Amino acid sequence: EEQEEDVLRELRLFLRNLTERLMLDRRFKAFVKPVDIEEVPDYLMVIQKPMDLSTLLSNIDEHKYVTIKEFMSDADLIWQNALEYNPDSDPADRHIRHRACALKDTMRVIVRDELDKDFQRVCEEIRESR
Ligand SMILES: CC(=O)c1nc(NC(=O)[C@H]2CNCCN2)sc1-c1cc(O)cc(O)c1
Repeated sequence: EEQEEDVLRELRLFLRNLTERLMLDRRFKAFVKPVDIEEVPDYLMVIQKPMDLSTLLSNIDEHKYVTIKEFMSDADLIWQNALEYNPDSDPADRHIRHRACALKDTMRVIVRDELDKDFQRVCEEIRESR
């Protein structure tokens, strides 16, 4: 009902704000847009489910996420894919793995510090009721 839509609207505002803050962080420039398959032709042979911050933002606007858990399982793909595609001791690989780990930690700290636990539970209950 209307109160549920108010809750989901507020979740979308939080998720947009989080995603936009990550997109503005210079460390995460490589994660802003989908990996360019021209630039990295073997990418789709290694990575089954590409994800990036712009795609997250589109998903939010398409009301794909009803809980923070659903958002985080897509958001986690970004750094997980980077770790998987960049496993070598090559300095370039190490550099992007460092940024992937920073993305993981930054997202989690923002969610822990800024998303109310009771609010998260209300979103879970809406998901379970649908
Ligand atoms: C996002 C990601 O995982 C990514 N990984 C890369 N790895 C490499 O280039 C490593 C792979 N091992 C051998 C040495 N090179 S480049 C790259 C990337 C960075 C961008 O700024 C845009 C973009 O579309 C993709």
